[in-house]
Amino acid sequence: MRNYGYSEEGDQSSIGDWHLWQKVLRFTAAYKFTLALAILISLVITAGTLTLPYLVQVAIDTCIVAPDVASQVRFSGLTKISILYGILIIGVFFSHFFQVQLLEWIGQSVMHNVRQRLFSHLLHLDLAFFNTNATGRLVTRLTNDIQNMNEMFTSVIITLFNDLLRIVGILVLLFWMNSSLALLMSIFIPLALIITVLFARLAREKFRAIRSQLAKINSFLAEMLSGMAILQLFGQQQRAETNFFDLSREYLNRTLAQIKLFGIFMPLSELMSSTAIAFILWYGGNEILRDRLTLGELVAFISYMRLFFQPLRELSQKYSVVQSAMASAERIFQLLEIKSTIVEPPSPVILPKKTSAGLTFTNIRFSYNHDDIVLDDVSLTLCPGQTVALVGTTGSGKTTLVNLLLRFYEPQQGKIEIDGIDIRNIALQNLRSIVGVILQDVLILQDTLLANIVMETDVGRDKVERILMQTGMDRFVNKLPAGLDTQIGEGGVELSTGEKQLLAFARVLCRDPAILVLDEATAAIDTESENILEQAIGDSFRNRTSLVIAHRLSTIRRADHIVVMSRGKIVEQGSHDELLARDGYYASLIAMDHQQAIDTGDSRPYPATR
Ligand SMILES: Nc1ncnc2c1ncn2[C@@H]1O[C@H](COP(=O)(O)OP(=O)(O)OP(=O)(O)O)[C@@H](O)[C@H]1O
Repeated sequence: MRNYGYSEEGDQSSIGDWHLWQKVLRFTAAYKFTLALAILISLVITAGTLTLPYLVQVAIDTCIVAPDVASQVRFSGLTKISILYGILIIGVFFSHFFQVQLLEWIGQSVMHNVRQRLFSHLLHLDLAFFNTNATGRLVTRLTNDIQNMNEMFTSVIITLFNDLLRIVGILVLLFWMNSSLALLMSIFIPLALIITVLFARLAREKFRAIRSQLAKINSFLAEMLSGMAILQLFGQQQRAETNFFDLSREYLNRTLAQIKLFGIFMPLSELMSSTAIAFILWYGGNEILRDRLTLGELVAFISYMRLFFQPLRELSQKYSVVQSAMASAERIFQLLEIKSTIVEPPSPVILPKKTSAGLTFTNIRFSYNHDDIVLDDVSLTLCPGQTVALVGTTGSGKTTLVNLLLRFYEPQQGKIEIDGIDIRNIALQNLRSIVGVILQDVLILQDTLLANIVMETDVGRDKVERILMQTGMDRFVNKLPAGLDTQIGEGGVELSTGEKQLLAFARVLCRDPAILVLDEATAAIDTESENILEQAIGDSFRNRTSLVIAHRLSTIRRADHIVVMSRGKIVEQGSHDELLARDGYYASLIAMDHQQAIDTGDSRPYPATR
């Protein structure tokens, strides 16, 4: 099991964490007046609800069972009370409606803000963070956890306030009406509280178990869906199905356990409320017979009892929701508080677009996990306008060098300079616009080809067309049904690997970077794309400082200088001919590749001869 940095088990007792409450409330600060209005409406609702049984009492005692009063007066009294009752229930209904609208609006708006904050925070975190935090978990944070927090606003905070207000109000009323009957009823309060607290604790465990299982399912699904091609290629469907079955069954079991708990608690609570009413009926009936209580008072008492037990029952569920919401809030805030280690320099240097672009790596030492050394004392210089090819066995650290140049990661030792300026002092966005990178993985946006090339820049269509023409890439564009306006990405035209590389190339050339970095795809690309790419590469490298992780014969030959890496070290460097003559690593790399190509009948990526 991976360590995800912050764990699902973080939901211990966050409900009593005042600091966490403060953070949650900070998000609601902008809505404080609306919240205050919602609380005010709570008072109106409680007062209205508690007046209803009292009206029934008055109706019974002064109109229905009042033989001494003239019948005309009783009829008109009953009509007046009924009208008042009607007005009150309509008032309570509309207050409720208005309150729910307000709370939903606050809850949804707060969640919208949290969601935005969280996503924009994620957008600026280091890549190292994403290496150790599974995508599925992060998606859970942005969806389920935020929804959980929302529940707290909409269905809990104020209704909890409503409930508490109602419980206190009823207790006061009952003691005012008949203290001995109220005292009898009070026996049930500790009992109800014990059951409620016990249930709340058990329910919390169940909720937590369900949520952590859901997070596992999300994480598993994200991994499986993103790796579908590999999954099918290696025929792992059966295994994935079995694993998913186990995860899903565990989720089912945990959900059923929670339902069972509710199944026990609900009838138990109902039983207690009915028993309390039976007691009141017995005791109150006796009191009526002794003329110490009126029928209206007894009926009102029973109504109040019903109103009393209902929020008590719901309190335990709401406690669980708050608990779960606070656990979610805790995880969201933990995520929000993670600091990026790659930060903007305090006074950033902005390099001009046409910087001469000399590039040096000095004594670079780096490891991803502070354990296995990936780059060990690597020093390399690229003079302005020079093309350097990086070659080496797989995993020797070539891509890592590019990652460091782009400041996706920070070296543990050494420095990288562009024109003598440490890249840590260059504004991050400026650095990434000076260094144009074409990676093996190309991000395709669901938009037109033109929008995919232009992206955030203000490059016009004319310039794009000119670049495409100059580099010969217009041949690829002209093949597409609507040229530059062809919709690509999901639901649009599917591009081949080679075409994607061409797109990435066009994207970078539009930005006209001073330094060009190319991580050549090892995957075979179709011949036509390769031919176009050849020409594009040739044109773009001219007079531009370029670093290429090279696999293609043409690229290696074109390089001014070849650097050979093995196990995180530079083991050789020189021109193609010099290195072959040396008969060292490079020569054996070429020979190895040549042999492999003969064995597999593949085209040869590395040149076999001088
Ligand atoms: N994000 C990462 N987290 C941890 N280790 C990584 C990460 N990326 C790469 N590595 C490890 O660092 C080492 C160097 O990887 P790198 O991708 O730089 O090699 P490379 O020479 O570019 O290989 P290839 O030619 O196969 O792309 C490898 O052992 C790899 O497993």
